[in-house]
Amino acid sequence: MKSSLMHLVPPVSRERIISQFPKWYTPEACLQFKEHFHAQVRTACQQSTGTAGLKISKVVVVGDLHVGKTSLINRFCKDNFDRDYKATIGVDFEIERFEIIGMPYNLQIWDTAGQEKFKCIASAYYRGAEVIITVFDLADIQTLDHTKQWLEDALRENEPDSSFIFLVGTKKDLVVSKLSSDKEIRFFPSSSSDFLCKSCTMSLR
Ligand SMILES: Nc1nc2c(ncn2[C@@H]2O[C@H](COP(=O)(O)OP(=O)(O)OP(=O)(O)O)[C@@H](O)[C@H]2O)c(=O)[nH]1
Repeated sequence: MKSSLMHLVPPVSRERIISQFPKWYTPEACLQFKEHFHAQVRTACQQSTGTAGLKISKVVVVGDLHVGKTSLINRFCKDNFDRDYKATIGVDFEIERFEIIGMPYNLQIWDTAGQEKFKCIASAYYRGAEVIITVFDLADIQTLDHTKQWLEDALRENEPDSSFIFLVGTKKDLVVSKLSSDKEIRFFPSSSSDFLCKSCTMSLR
């Protein structure tokens, strides 16, 4: 039964297949290999997934309403862009399938609503995020100010230092005349860290 269902799953698309590690990230760099795990653990993994696989990673995308979170996810997952605004109600998610050195790997990408009235629903999904993507609109500087609060809220639900954090600026096409022709802009917010912003869901493809 299980194997007949497996045939219905479409193959992983070619650009999501990673068949080589970059040279600084070799399998030898792993602290533990499969054979280091106790036999019982290996058996349990085989039983639950059918095959040993990589753990699913959770990504949450947060930021003010209308900044382009859904558009960013749609560009990444479906390579499309919709000019019409349809507010996210609560949360939505996509699963993006990869294959890494022959092993299946899934990214679970949570798109959260930016509207204040949905904040308590959306924040229930922050927990366990391996990646937090904080999004702002390059054409609306207030949305950059608000990213600090969005990030704090998401971090509060997660263990310290357990998440990779990204800051992404969207809608670069709307401010392109004010910017240099460089495709990257560096921001130096009040904290000492700097963030690399390079996103325009509509025109940079
Ligand atoms: N010009 C331009 N418009 C964009 C870009 N990205 C998104 N938009 C538009 O901005 C509007 C809001 O985009 P969404 O992706 O729905 O925004 P959101 O952050 O998911 O909004 P909420 O669901 O309310 O939190 C839509 O009309 C998009 O078409 C971009 O890079 N350039």
